[in-house]
Amino acid sequence: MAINKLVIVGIGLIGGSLAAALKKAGACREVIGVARRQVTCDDAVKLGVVDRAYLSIGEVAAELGEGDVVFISVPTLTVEAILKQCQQCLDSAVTITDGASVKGSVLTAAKNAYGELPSQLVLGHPIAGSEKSGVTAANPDLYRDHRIIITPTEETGRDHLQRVTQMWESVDAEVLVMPVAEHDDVLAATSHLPHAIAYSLVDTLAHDAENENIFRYAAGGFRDFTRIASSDPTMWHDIMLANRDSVLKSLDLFTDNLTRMRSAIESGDSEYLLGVFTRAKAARDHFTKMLAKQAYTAPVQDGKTMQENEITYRVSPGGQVNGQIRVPGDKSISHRSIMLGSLAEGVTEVEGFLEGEDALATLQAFRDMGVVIEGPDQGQVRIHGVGLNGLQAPPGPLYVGNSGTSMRLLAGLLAGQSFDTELTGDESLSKRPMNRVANPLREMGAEIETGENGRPPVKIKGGQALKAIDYDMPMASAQVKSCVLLAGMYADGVTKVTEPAPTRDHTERMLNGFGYEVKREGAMAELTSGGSLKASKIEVPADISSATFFMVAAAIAPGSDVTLTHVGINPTRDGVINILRAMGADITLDNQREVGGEPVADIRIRYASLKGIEIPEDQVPLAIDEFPALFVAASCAEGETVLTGAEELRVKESDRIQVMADGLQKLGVKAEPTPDGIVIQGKGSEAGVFGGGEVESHGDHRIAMSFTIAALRGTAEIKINNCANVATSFPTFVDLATGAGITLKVESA
Ligand SMILES: O=C(O)C1=C[C@@H](OP(=O)(O)O)[C@@H](O)[C@H](O)C1
Ligand SMILES: C=C(OP(=O)(O)O)C(=O)O
Repeated sequence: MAINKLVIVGIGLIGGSLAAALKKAGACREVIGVARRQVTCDDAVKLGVVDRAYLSIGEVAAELGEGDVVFISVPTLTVEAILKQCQQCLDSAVTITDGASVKGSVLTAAKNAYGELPSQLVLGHPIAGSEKSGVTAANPDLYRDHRIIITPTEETGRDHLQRVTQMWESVDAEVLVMPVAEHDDVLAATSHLPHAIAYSLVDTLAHDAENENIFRYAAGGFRDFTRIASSDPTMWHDIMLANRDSVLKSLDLFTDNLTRMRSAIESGDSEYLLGVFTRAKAARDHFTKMLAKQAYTAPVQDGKTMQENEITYRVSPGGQVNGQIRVPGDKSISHRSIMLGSLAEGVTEVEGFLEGEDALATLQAFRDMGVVIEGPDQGQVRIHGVGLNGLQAPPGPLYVGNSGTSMRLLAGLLAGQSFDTELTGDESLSKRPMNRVANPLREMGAEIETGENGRPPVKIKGGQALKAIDYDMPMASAQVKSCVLLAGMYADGVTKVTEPAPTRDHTERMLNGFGYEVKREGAMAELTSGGSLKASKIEVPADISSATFFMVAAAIAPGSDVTLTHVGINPTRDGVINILRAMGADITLDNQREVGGEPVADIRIRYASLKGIEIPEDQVPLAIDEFPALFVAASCAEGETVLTGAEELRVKESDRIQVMADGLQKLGVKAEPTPDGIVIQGKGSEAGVFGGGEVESHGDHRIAMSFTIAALRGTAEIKINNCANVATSFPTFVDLATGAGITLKVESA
């Protein structure tokens, strides 16, 4: 039993529901009610909510002692009178707690009643109200999975705190602890302000001469928005006055915003209106997901993400893949479309945008910097560009989740802005190296601070004059190249970047497409500052990195025949085609054409037996994201496959060499990691290449998808842990894989 006797003072929805819940849970010996009116006492006993009831706490005080709890759930401004009675008649061993929506005023009330804060008092607030009120609305399940905020002070006794915590936990509520002032500010914004607005809106309309008509036709929106205006008026009267300062702060913010909206409507400022509506929709959609516990990224503390929603794949062995598949839009091009579209003059329209978490992180970052972006809606995005110097300071750190591309490319752009920024990411991104971009930017005159060992967060000081540099990249990285070129638009002079091997050139192509000239001379790309970007239309081809999983699936599973449509085959991205062909894969490219400056084709791939090869090092940067899947192909090939010159794989979302080697070994494949690659002994035509088992993806999307397709040549089920991040690059993977013939179950915890 969490408690002995529970005395509920004020048997309404909140108190009555606690009584009913504790009784149902068998967590207290007896429930005694105290109410101002005899009829409430009678009702509460009749409904079985309490065992007995009295008109004042004085009538039961004498029988209470240690282990008993008094729960005060009267309107906020009445709490002081009750506490004064408690002070007069209650033993100091009795625990007192409350359910008022404002905590600062209860603190003052307690000081007024007791002179100082008594250790027996534990202030609390169940976030579980409803527009219903009164004992008849009491509901034993009201608190299940709801949050209870407890605001202990230095004076609060440990035993009392523990007893109240246990009481709430025994009715399946989640207890959170918060300082009093923070509680009152947060609740003013999230609860008190919406109630004030709902009451005011209904009252405004109710005064209208035409109100009969208004209410007759006011269905959907009005009903949803004003439900809470049916709440208990006394309770809300008290809350507004008790939390005066915090409520006024929130109301002022809101009033300003509303006034600005009024003038925007008056002056026909569609940019402003679209800005408010698109930002609010994005925020509300995100919030809805959070409420449904679906959000896998949500910054909570220190830039770290909330524990990811655990997602596990269970893939059945065997099968083949067939059909025509259109995988989602290219991630690299989607990122760049938002960046350049935002900095262009005019409205850029994007088709085929990847609605994966990485590209959405970039989109959100630009919204945070004041860019109006409509969509995405089925791959369509409209970006109202603000020009190269039109970004505004974001309200806080820019959180880019799992996305290295967002962080590194943004770093270049942000180095050229007049305001300070900070870039943060999730747990995986927080381990990835950022000095590769910070160093050249520092050479250009940027002031940049990174976390320990050059890891995120990346803090960028605004207002620095940048100068052009001639940069010899130490590694083949399109992210570093793009970062320096983007910063170059803001630097004085001609910025040149030379790469040790060709890397994806989407930035150069798209800059040219937006009318900002990038010249290419051998391994060097250069641009001159002082140009501008003109809005453009962008059609994003399907992502060859996502298509890869189906290419490899078809290449390893006998009987397979798959056509991947509209795939980007940019020569700086086509390493996977070249490598698979060298291994003996049967690949044909049809319908080759150019779309918005990028070559695309339909890729048909049919099963053919594969042989192991030494992967040519010049192909490595051209297939950099495709190696996890290629290692699966190598395991199914006849003979040895050797990869060298691929140390970059160690600093992706996971150490892709080690993590793949671990998983492959676990499934019975000989895979030896080397410092810059891997050696895999393929099993060739053996029916079962992979034994069953459990592998870890380490939250790396490409590892998760690679082991999924491996099951096509498995002998037993493969279980893959930590797959939520597949949504970063390929949100429709499970549907497309299942549709193509892979038997896959998704479990979420
Ligand atoms: O520029 C880009 O869009 C990308 C470049 C590559 O990274 P590196 O530049 O680190 O090789 C790649 O792995 C990443 O998925 C996307
Ligand atoms: C490495 C990848 O992406 P990023 O660097 O953007 O996180 C990837 O998608 O495989």
